Amino acid sequence: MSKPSVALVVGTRPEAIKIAPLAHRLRGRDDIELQLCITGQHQEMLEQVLELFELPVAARLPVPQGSSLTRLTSEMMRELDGYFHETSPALVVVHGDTCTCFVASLAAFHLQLPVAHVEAGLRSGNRHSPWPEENYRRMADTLAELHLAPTPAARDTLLAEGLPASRIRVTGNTVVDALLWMKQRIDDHRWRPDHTSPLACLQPERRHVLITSHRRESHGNGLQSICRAVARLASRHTDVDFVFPVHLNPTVQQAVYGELKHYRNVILTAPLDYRHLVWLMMHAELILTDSGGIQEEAVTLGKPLLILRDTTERPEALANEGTRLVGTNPDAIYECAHNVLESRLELAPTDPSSSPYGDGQAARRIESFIVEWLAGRTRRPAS
Ligand SMILES: CC(=O)N[C@@H]1[C@@H](OP(=O)(O)OP(=O)(O)OC[C@H]2O[C@@H](n3ccc(=O)[nH]c3=O)[C@H](O)[C@@H]2O)O[C@H](CO)[C@@H](O)[C@@H]1O
Repeated sequence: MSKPSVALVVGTRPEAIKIAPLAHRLRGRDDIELQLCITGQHQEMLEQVLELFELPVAARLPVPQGSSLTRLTSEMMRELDGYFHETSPALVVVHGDTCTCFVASLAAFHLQLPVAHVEAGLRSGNRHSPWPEENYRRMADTLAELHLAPTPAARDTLLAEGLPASRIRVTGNTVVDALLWMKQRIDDHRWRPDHTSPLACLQPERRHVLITSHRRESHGNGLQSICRAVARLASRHTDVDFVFPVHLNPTVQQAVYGELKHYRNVILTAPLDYRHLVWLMMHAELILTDSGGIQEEAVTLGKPLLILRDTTERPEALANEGTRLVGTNPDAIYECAHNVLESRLELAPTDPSSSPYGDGQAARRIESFIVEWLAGRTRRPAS
């Protein structure tokens, strides 16, 4: 009898990072055929991750870059329909809240293929923020058959929305697995950026702050305000370096380079590969971000964190003193970051051994849920 195939469908950098630990586990099994399908929603930033985690790609779908969400949706839908028809996976696994996640869930649903949604049940409660991700995640939850909830709060949300408990499993977030894997490699090899790296200019005796911002709902005023706050911080704290890896989205590039390129202690780089980014977070004094993944990683590393958003679907970290939701108001960002850098505000870090987001075993739990579910399916009589 042929092995059941499990299709992992990913299209962006964060999905690839977060699915990598599961891909590693499934690749090691001889009773499952792993099919990693890349939709091409992002190209360049995704390639770095595939290479670094040595992920075996089964299919790359030819989706045009830089198109509108509607065009991306329709092109991906057509390509995924063809791919699923051809391969008939026993299970389609999607991740999080991207366009790829939603479209792959819908394309699978149309063919009555079961979907497992990893990182199910997160909600900001605001359909416009994060936009469009909040609704993509809700729609994927509606279409999925199995829900891998990263936290108990995410499970409770799914239960409150009427999903059956038997289809939900609390697993922890796979981002913690990926982060600890990378941190271990950095520690084991005493790795640090070499002279060819964009971070070569960082001097060990100077403190640094990491900044990232790319959310669509921040484009325009929000991003400009964030950049103004960073400019003010850089002028006030000349003994600190402010490192900002800039997302490849042209709107983000224009806003960030336009506002910040003339400051000597602001280091603007292209997106960093995951090893560089993890090293930067491990050594950062403070992290400012609107990225969901970096929120989870900063907390897991026990770093003081300012979230540059008005809402978050990851409220667990707000229960401790190390994390503040500061929004995009430049004065609020400046005051809070300035006080941390002046040691007037102690943002007590989380204990890294008790991250609310996971313990590094999420991929193992997802694997056993999938294996259990596949076994149950073969036992069920054909209808
Ligand atoms: C609303 C929201 O939050 N939606 C999220 C969205 O992802 P995001 O906002 O977290 O995305 P990014 O910030 O692009 O990526 C983050 C990852 O990339 C690494 N990184 C970053 C900069 C760099 O220069 N080099 C890197 O390696 C970084 O360490 C981290 O692991 O989709 C995910 C998948 O479904 C969801 O989970 C997640 O909810």
